[in-house]
Amino acid sequence: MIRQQKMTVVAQKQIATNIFELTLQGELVQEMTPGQFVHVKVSDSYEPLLRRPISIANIDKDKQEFTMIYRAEGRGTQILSTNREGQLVDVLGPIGNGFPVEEAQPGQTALLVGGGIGVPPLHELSKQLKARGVNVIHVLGFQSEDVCFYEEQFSALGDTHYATVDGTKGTKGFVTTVFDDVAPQFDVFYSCGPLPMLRALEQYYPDKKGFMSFEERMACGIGACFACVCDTTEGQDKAYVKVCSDGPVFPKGVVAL
Ligand SMILES: Cc1cc2nc3c(=O)[nH]c(=O)nc-3n(C[C@H](O)[C@H](O)[C@H](O)COP(=O)(O)OP(=O)(O)OC[C@H]3O[C@@H](n4cnc5c(N)ncnc54)[C@H](O)[C@@H]3O)c2cc1C
Ligand code: FES
Repeated sequence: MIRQQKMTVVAQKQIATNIFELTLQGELVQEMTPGQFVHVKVSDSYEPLLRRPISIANIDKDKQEFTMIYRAEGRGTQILSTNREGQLVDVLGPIGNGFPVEEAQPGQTALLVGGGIGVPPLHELSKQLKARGVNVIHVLGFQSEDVCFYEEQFSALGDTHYATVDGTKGTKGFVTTVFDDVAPQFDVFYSCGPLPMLRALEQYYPDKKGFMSFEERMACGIGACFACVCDTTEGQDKAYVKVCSDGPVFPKGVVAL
């Protein structure tokens, strides 16, 4: 159930250039699953009015804490980055349908593919897959080394390969360059990132079972405003889906890319 709660800042730190890790505490955490997101009101005033959707990167139900990792880019996320320990943040969530962890069976291998600010939700997903006995391979794409994060955390969970556009970390190029070089063997893929990356992934592995999380621009975040609508492919039950309430995760082939 989606709820609104003022959650307490446990920690906020910068972990890469313009990239922040924010840990919040509150009861909402009990209902979170990997791939879901929260809709954050970044200020008490009416400016900026719209909440910002941010993925859930780490869940700790024992401590009632979750972590998000975000790029402080525009006005809203820059305000969010000024929050300090003990302050309260207005959070709506958890929202959407997350990654179906049960689609990878124990003993199978899952390929997790992320690009830029699409990488954070893959961390909690990877943790839960590993806990289930699934082997995990990560292929992570960034612009450059200075915006990479969670290298140690991903390496501790499984093989991790990097692609950077400028070649400062891992393979020079895109995640597909890593597919060419490494040719990972896997049973199911999970991914989150920019549309060109999702499109390339779908074309690269047409016969594989896969799930994709979309980061469409949003307004209400709860299925009421149509800001996040995407067309579906031919033959689907609906002509369009709302990424916030029907997604953000969809099986490969549902959303027209
Ligand atoms: C389901 C989902 C999960 C996301 N998870 C993360 C995450 O874990 N980490 C992270 O850094 N970013 C994530 N994003 C993208 C993040 O929401 C935007 O970067 C952020 O809203 C931009 O706000 P701003 O204040 O920096 O920019 P502004 O330019 O001030 O934003 C203006 C408006 O545009 C919207 N907007 C701008 N860029 C985007 C975008 N790329 N996607 C959606 N809305 C946008 C904002 O919500 C806001 O309404 C996610 C987006 C979605 C939809
Ligand atoms: S953001 Fe309003 S319907 Fe999805």
